[in-house]
Amino acid sequence: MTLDDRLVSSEATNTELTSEQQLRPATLHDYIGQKNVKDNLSVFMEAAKLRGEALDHVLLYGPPGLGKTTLASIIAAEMGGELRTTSGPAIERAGDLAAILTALEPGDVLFIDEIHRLNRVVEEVLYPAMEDFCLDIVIGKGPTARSVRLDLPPFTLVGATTRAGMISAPLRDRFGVLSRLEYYNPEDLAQIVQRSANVFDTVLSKEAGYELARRSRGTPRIANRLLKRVRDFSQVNGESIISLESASTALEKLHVDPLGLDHIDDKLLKGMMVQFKGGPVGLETIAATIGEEPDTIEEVYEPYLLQIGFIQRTPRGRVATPLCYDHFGLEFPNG
Ligand SMILES: Nc1ncnc2c1ncn2[C@@H]1O[C@H](COP(=O)(O)OP(=O)(O)OP(=O)(O)O)[C@@H](O)[C@H]1O
Ligand SMILES: [Mg+2]
Repeated sequence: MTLDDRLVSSEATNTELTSEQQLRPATLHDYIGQKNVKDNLSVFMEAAKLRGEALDHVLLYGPPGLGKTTLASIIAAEMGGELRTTSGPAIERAGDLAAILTALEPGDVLFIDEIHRLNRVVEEVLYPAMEDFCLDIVIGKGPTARSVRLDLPPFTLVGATTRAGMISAPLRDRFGVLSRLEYYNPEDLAQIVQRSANVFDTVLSKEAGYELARRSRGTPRIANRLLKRVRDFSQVNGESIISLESASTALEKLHVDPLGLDHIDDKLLKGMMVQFKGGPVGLETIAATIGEEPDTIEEVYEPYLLQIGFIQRTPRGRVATPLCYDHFGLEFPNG
């Protein structure tokens, strides 16, 4: 099994990139959870509207699948502008960015996904665009070259990243609003799956919704994915309502444990506990034992394991905690 077909991966699969569209809430009101981020954003948006200005630039950061792209489209809708979407790696040259910027209309939202992957040259074009809504372009070459300043319409840049630490300080400083998305609690996730079940015309019992929520690693994308698979089981069994019992049975068959851990987490954590006596183990070593890139471990697997307190980062590497030993029924070596 690769990362692509891993059921509890927080990254979107190719098919999901299209199907997620259908499940995306369109208004801030329908965007469940993330109360802090929502409360702040709604004040800033209201104030910008009262002043008749574009909303300040917004940087959204947090692990995959928590709703960054969704929030960007909600911001555009609430502000009454068009959403223009691109991504850091897609903008290769300064000219590519200039073309995108000059096509913007007043009040548009430019969404740059994976903004930490913008290259330096492109980033420098972005600075004056963000700060003063203008673009400096050089016309001609050599001694006759001259710089021309073009005015841009007032727009809002929404940047998204899973790696806030990789954004350069000058870029980060040009965002007026920095919003960190957090893992969702089970109550919020239960609401999200109920809403998705509704979209799918499926009835999900309250308890079944909670069961899905608990096993979704705090991540709406995973909750929606588990819902789809559980719905398949229940449909084949001819049920009109997805009950707790059928949800639990389906989740067991799918090898998603009560905390949302799967066989890859198992392998990773047991490797740390058994092979490496609980650590500290270096990231590279962990990566080698499960055959994944260190970056993927850091970005996709590890954040949730850190969040639930199963591993900790130390200067000498990762260590498995007593909580982790407990979960697997193993004895903590130094306890
Ligand atoms: N607050 C929310 N309420 C309801 N549904 C949500 C919420 N946040 C996310 N979702 C659902 O989860 C799915 C994934 O969200 P989204 O694509 O916005 O995540 P992302 O943070 O952009 O992920 P990535 O880092 O992989 O780009 C969406 O299809 C959406 O339906
Ligand atoms: Mg996204």
